[in-house]
Amino acid sequence: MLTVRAPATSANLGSGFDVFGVALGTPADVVRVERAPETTITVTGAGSQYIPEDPAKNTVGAVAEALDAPAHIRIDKGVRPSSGLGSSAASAAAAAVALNALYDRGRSREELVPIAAEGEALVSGEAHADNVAPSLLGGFTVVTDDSVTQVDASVPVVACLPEISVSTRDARGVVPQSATMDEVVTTVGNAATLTVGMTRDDPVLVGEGLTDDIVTPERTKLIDGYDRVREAALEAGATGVTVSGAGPGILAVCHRRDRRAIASAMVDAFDAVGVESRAYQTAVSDGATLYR
Ligand SMILES: Nc1ncnc2c1ncn2[C@@H]1O[C@H](COP(=O)(O)OP(=O)(O)OP(=O)(O)O)[C@@H](O)[C@H]1O
Ligand SMILES: N[C@@H](CCO)C(=O)O
Repeated sequence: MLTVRAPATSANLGSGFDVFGVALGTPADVVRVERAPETTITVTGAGSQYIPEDPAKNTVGAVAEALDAPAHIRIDKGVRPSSGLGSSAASAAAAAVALNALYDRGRSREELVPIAAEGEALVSGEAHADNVAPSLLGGFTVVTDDSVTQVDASVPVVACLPEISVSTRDARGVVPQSATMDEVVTTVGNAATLTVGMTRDDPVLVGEGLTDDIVTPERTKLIDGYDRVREAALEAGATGVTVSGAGPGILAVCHRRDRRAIASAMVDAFDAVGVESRAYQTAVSDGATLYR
């Protein structure tokens, strides 16, 4: 039996819609695999009651199919589904690493990115790789149609997860189909600032670079209390705040010293609008880990 821990991720980071992603230190999914004639799946842990065990409907089933690697697959969910923290991607990334090792397929982590993305195609209709790439590779990743670029980073963050769910499918439905040239120029500037910030592990540049006036304003409407939580995080010292992935998770970038105060301010702000939440005080971290 092989075990893999694959981390939650935060995609988009505001200015990098469908392109940027980071691996988070916590939470994470743990996947265990054993060779078998046919794939079977069991799911336990956070939100497991909402996750299908049918291999044709679970992201790990698509990965087993793509690697031609049937197995008994046990998923222990640390990342709740429909969270904006890359729940479906964490399982897919963990399964890709585990099954690649179990069947000696010899694929590199980079080569596993499109394979794990097959799982994302199953649940959201598109094989976008901006969550699976950081979960596999760690750090900060930039995904385009034909490349994945990774840099190590360890910027401190708080990821606050409210007890509401927003499906990626629904959140993709509100994405505008066009943008003005001014909006594009501003977004390119912010994305470049964020990228430089990641290479320098500079939370101020990363925080500034999160700003996006195209997609994020539409997505925040799906998250009760978003403006209040954002203001509370900024007042507590966050250098920038945005929607995590497709939401409803909210990501605050910060200095390490401010993490605890920001986490508690975000949870209190959600509480003030009647929404329960929990905050992960973490940082941009490593990708999936294989335990033999
Ligand atoms: N192994 C899995 N783990 C989690 N969700 C899964 C898995 N397999 C299938 N699903 C389905 O995927 C959907 C959740 O995926 P979705 O992309 O909406 O959320 P997410 O991965 O938390 O968010 P995001 O991609 O925005 O970070 C749910 O419908 C869930 O049942
Ligand atoms: N880039 C994707 C991430 C969610 O899986 C989105 O925002 O729709």
